[in-house]
Amino acid sequence: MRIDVVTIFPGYLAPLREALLGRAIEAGLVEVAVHDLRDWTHDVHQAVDDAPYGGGPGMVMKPQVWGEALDAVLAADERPARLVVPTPAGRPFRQSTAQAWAGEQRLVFACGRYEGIDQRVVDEAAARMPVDEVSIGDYVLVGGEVAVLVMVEAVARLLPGVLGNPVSAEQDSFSDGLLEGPAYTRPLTWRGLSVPEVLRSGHHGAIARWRRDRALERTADRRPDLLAALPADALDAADRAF
Ligand SMILES: N#Cc1ccccc1Cn1ccc2ccc(-c3cc(N)[nH]n3)cc21
Repeated sequence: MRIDVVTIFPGYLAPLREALLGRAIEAGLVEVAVHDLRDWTHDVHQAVDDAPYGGGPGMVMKPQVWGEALDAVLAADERPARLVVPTPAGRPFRQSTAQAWAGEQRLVFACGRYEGIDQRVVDEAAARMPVDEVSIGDYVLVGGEVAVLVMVEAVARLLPGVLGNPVSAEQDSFSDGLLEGPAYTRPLTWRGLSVPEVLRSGHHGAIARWRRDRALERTADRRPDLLAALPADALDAADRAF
């Protein structure tokens, strides 16, 4: 997969080259290119924004600069791309979104700032490629860069070879519609708190049941909406007994 990010703050994306994802890039498991939007300005001030039509607070990012930038970035590789535009007004980004995007050959992320990007940029792009306007949560950030860091990590960890232990991506929180339950490691007792006996029993069936019960319990407590959204056949009799 190739990932391109267009932003006026390229330095914000430096964390993509750290740790697990950085190693995946070095291993050639994923390609990441970050582009400075201002490279496609032509005025001395490198202007990327202007006042909003219809008035209102703040500024809006100019369509011309974005159009030239996306044309150039898309032309740099022949692979078909999905354009992703983070916005507080977007559809929710979920694990299922990450799983769907993990199958893409190429993702191009457009990081807005100010009050966002002129809508015509999205509309014009949508005529020639898939475009997703997505939100990473019901809160307002200052720009799209942090959202891109979140989404790139969520997608990249699903790519073959990126995670040391690929099974864990399948047993993720949300992959079965439930939150993950609690996890424990050594020491056996820490500050007077001990690891649940069942986890040391060696009884794999009991351990699986305990973990499922803790996941159901945590999901019911913290995210009843996820429980309500589960398909009818997602809970077996033992689950229902919980
Ligand atoms: N747009 C906009 C906007 C609208 C109103 C107030 C502030 C902004 C700032 N902003 C500019 C770009 C941009 C990108 C993504 C987010 C974003 C995503 C999530 N989930 N929260 N915030 C915000 C972004």
